[in-house]
Amino acid sequence: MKTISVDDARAFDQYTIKEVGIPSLVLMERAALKSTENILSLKWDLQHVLIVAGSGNNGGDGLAVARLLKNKGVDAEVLLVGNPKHASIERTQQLNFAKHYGVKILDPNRIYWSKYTVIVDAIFGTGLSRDVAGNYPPIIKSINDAPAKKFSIDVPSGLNADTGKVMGTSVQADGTSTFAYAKKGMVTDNGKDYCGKLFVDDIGIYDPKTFEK
Ligand SMILES: NC(=O)C1=CN([C@@H]2O[C@H](COP(=O)(O)OP(=O)(O)OC[C@H]3O[C@@H](n4cnc5c(N)ncnc54)[C@H](O)[C@@H]3O)[C@@H](O)[C@H]2O)[C@@H](O)CC1
Ligand SMILES: [K+]
Repeated sequence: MKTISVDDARAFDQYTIKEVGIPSLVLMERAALKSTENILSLKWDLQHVLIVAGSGNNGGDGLAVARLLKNKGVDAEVLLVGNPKHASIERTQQLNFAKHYGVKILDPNRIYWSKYTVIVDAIFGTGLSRDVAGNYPPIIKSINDAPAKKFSIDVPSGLNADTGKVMGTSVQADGTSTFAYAKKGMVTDNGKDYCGKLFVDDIGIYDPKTFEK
């Protein structure tokens, strides 16, 4: 299986958006469609689904998954984490789309973690750049301690996708949807353990070298 570095993943994303001209939001929708398809394919109990969405584009993916699940009649609710002032454009757009379809945005002080049957981890993806700290470790602990099945978007939040090492703490996923290519860290023993069942999704992002004229 072809594996790439986080830097490659981010460079291929930007190449697709800036050079090729496919809008970021289009890639995000494709990422969400594939992730939703993968979650449904696992045949888990979707009675109560919680999406934990960070302030960046990984969070944007998660909000799009929440909307797609809601549109399929799944009771998907969202916990927003991270500094809303740092929210990316696409994540903000996805929040508005989700609200349009009545996706419930929860009060962070009233989360009943044990209620959920599936928790979708959309806190950090390839943007993780340092050890998880601050208010994130308790959230990740609540996710890991919850009885729900866990599904991570792109990278289990807290896993270093280059080395497969845990950056302080990480979500321990039962399934992960990663985009374009598997990241090097995901095929290490530790990485495999944290990703659970790995789906590698073609969302229209490719290594430009494969198209060198
Ligand atoms: N347009 C694109 O580039 C696409 C990006 N995609 C998604 O976007 C993700 C990358 O999004 P972003 O670059 O916004 O970053 P992330 O959404 O991975 O991270 C969010 C933000 O968290 C902050 N952060 C990093 N480490 C932290 C730490 N330890 N503690 C607290 N905050 C921390 C960073 O400022 C980062 O911007 C991918 O993993 C994928 O899920 C996909 O939607 C495909 C298209
Ligand atoms: K994630």
